[in-house]
Amino acid sequence: MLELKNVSFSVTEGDETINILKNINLTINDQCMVVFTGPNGGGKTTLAKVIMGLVQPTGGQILYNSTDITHMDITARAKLGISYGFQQPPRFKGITVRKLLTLASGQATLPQDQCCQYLTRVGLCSKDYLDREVDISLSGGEVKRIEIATILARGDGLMIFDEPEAGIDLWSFARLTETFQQIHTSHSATMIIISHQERIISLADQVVVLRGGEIGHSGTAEEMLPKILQDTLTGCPVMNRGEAV
Ligand SMILES: Nc1ncnc2c1ncn2[C@@H]1O[C@H](COP(=O)(O)OP(=O)(O)OP(=O)(O)O)[C@@H](O)[C@H]1O
Repeated sequence: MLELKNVSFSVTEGDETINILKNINLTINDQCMVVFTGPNGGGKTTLAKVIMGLVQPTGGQILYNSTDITHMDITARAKLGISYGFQQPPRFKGITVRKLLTLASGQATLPQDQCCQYLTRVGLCSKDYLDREVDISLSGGEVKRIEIATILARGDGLMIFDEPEAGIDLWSFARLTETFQQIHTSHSATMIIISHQERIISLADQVVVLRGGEIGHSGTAEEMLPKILQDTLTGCPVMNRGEAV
């Protein structure tokens, strides 16, 4: 279980303090799929980075399976089984896709058929990619899918995906949502997915709308999706204004 208690994150610019996350309280149960959504700049990526340890909160406490991880760095959190896929993944010149998947799996060698399975689950044809370097020759969508495959290879208890749909074509997106659904129904991991996609939101156990650094609304997909869709259609976003929905 992941518990966020009054988590805040502020930065100081000159004389001004900017409150990016404001007293976030959230509990995520094991094997649940939670989607963070909401308007641009609402604080979703910052919250994901705070959970992963890429950003240190300026207030509050984070517990993972009852362990206080608030001041642990990213390596310590990774050892506890938390992984994060960047919105814009880094590239690794000189490292092949096969090597990257092997490193992610934590094994000395990863059988070819297993590498292939991870790549297939993100819609990539493995024979075209296994021996390619994860460098600038790969497209943005390819790097994104390879990074998601490395998270699958890690097989962590808590997987955080930051806009997995970004830059991914419709066909691969369909394959990817199927993969999220499989992870969810097999109860093999807890997932936090930052997404604006109706298809992904509809799979969630819990949808959390972040706006202005706060949790504006939270509920099941059945409760939240009609409200989010209504909100986007009216052109007068209730979510942005933070009124009760
Ligand atoms: N280190 C920082 N210094 C100043 N402002 C920051 C910093 N980190 C984040 N912000 C600001 O905090 C706000 C929240 O950013 P964040 O990336 O978490 O939003 P988001 O909800 O993920 O947005 P998007 O949907 O566009 O990806 C933004 O206005 C961003 O510019």
